Amino acid sequence: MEEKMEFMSNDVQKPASYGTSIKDGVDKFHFWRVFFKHYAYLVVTGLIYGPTIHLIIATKLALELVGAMTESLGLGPTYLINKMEEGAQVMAVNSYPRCPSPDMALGLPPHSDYSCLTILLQSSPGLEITDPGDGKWKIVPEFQGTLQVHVGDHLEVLSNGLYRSILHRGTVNSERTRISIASLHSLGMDEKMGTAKELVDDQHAEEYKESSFRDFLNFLSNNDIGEGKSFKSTLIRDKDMRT
Ligand SMILES: O=C(O)CCC(=O)C(=O)O
Ligand SMILES: [Fe+2]
Repeated sequence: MEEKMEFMSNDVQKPASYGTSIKDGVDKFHFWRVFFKHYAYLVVTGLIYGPTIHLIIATKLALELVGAMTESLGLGPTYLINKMEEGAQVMAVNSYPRCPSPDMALGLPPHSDYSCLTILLQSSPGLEITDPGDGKWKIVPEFQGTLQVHVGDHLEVLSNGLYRSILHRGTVNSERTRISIASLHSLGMDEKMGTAKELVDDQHAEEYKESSFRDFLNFLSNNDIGEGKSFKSTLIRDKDMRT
């Protein structure tokens, strides 16, 4: 506990933090979760500021996937690579203890990730996503030891909505503690992500405003996502502001 207390903070901008919920004692709703969060800034082939080898592996995987995605958008496989190599990675280790009333609680409120891409490993099922078809919550099956991937808000912005980040939440259960490790990959702290100009023309208006990772952290400091506030909704341009 002593060691945990060193990292205990409600400051979402701290490079490493331990806590429960999002901002304990500040936010209205509390969630059935303890977490450890760590920001790392990596240069894949060079110096590493931050911890161990699995972060490099996750980053390499994220870069490969992002390369394939920008290629499928017609932007080429290296479109984001330099910026992502100099970008930020957040590792969030979530633990959801056994909960006596799982129907009354959530481990994490509905949200979409701000990142370009998130790579997730879960110890047992509990992650739910909204089905774009009927809008209902669906459990994501857990295939032992397989990684899962979320498209983040920033890839939705880049692609002008061709890729969509998806609303997801963490549920809890009464049988066993569930652990998930999320590795969120994005551009650097102050690097703005906007829609690729190549994807905007007379038929396709620019639908999103640009934003940075820091903009997201400021949003998190000032808003309570447990009350349904969403970062992505702040990025959508009014119809008459679209160019
Ligand atoms: O625990 C999970 O499966 C979800 C984790 C998550 O969504 C996050 O850390 O952003
Ligand atoms: Fe998430």
